[in-house]
Amino acid sequence: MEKASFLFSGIHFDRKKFAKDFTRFQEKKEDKLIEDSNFLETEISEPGEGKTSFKKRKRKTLASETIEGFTVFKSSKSAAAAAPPVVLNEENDQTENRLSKEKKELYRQQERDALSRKKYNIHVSRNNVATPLQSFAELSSRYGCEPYLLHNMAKLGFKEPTPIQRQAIPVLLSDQECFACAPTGSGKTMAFVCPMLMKLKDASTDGIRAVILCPTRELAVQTTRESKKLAKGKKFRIKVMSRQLLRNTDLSKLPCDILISTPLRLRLAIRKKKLDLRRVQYLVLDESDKLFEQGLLKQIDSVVKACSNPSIIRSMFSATLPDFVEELARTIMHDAVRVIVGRKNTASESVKQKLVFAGTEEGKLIALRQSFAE
Ligand SMILES: Nc1ncnc2c1ncn2[C@@H]1O[C@H](COP(=O)(O)OP(=O)(O)OP(=O)(O)O)[C@@H](O)[C@H]1O
Repeated sequence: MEKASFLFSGIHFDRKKFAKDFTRFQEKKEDKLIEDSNFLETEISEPGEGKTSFKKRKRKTLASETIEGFTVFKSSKSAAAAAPPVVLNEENDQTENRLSKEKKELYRQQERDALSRKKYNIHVSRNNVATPLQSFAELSSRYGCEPYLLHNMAKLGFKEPTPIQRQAIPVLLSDQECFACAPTGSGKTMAFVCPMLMKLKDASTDGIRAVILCPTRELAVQTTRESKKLAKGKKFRIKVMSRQLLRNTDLSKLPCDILISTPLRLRLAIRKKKLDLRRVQYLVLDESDKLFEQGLLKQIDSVVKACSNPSIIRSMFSATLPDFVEELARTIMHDAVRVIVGRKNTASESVKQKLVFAGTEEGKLIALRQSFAE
């Protein structure tokens, strides 16, 4: 099961593309081999779902996926349906002429937001989520972003925000917790580092104010590097929890604004080296699907507990959002906005998919071997 979730993590089989083959396959239902074989279902199932049948998957999707973006305003009628209940009642009770200017503007804004989300394939889990960014310039006009950050982005060649950045950045800047899911390589790092730098404003000697947890040391080093590039021109102290740092006897006065670490090292630092995380204002769990899969729950739990600031903003970012991760996320963040770009369990649009009729278990192995050889 574990292995399967690693292998298939994030891959969703494109049933539309292979619809013709699927029909042919179903026509031969009486064929015992096909009836008995579950290989097809196993191949297309998402992580953690095991051998769910097509029918079951379809029902589940209908029942559970009430993401705003999926039913985004297709007509003005559905636009009204998507508005929050309070606004709806008001609309029923009053004629449009009596609606105040602000309310009309709110409707328009919600409609613009929904269209923008539709355009970028962004899905959010509820109403009244911060307006997606149209450009990086809005970071300055809407949120007072300092020029150094925009300058650094421009230097890095970032011309416009990626879909996850369009939505996750405003959510975090509005002090809402979020768990975000977007394909690999879609700019998630910048989606959480940018609002973090904006909120921290300047370097301070108040102790650690932000923590980023990564599943591996390599990723922690890479995230540190990316963060430093974005913070250039400011005196932020951005540190990775290295073995050398861990050797220090007392970390209670570590001069650091943003600390990036794996859960294991951070837990060690908290327990043995008196690392103080009580002032942490931002906690990010990067690649949270992998963090939770690796059985690091105990370590994550102790880090979450050590970050005891009541006004902390937590967020999770990953390429896939299996149900078990979402359930765990909900135990940490009760009121978080869910932001999904594309489909929630699609790791990358660029993953090539192929449907092979194998028939028997043995045939499956042969087909697999052939695939690898190719
Ligand atoms: N707005 C942008 N425009 C152009 N390039 C960007 C933008 N934001 C980030 N990038 C670049 O895209 C690349 C991938 O970004 P990043 O590593 O953050 O993706 P990711 O979603 O975190 O991927 P992974 O799931 O592998 O961690 C990086 O080289 C980054 O510098």
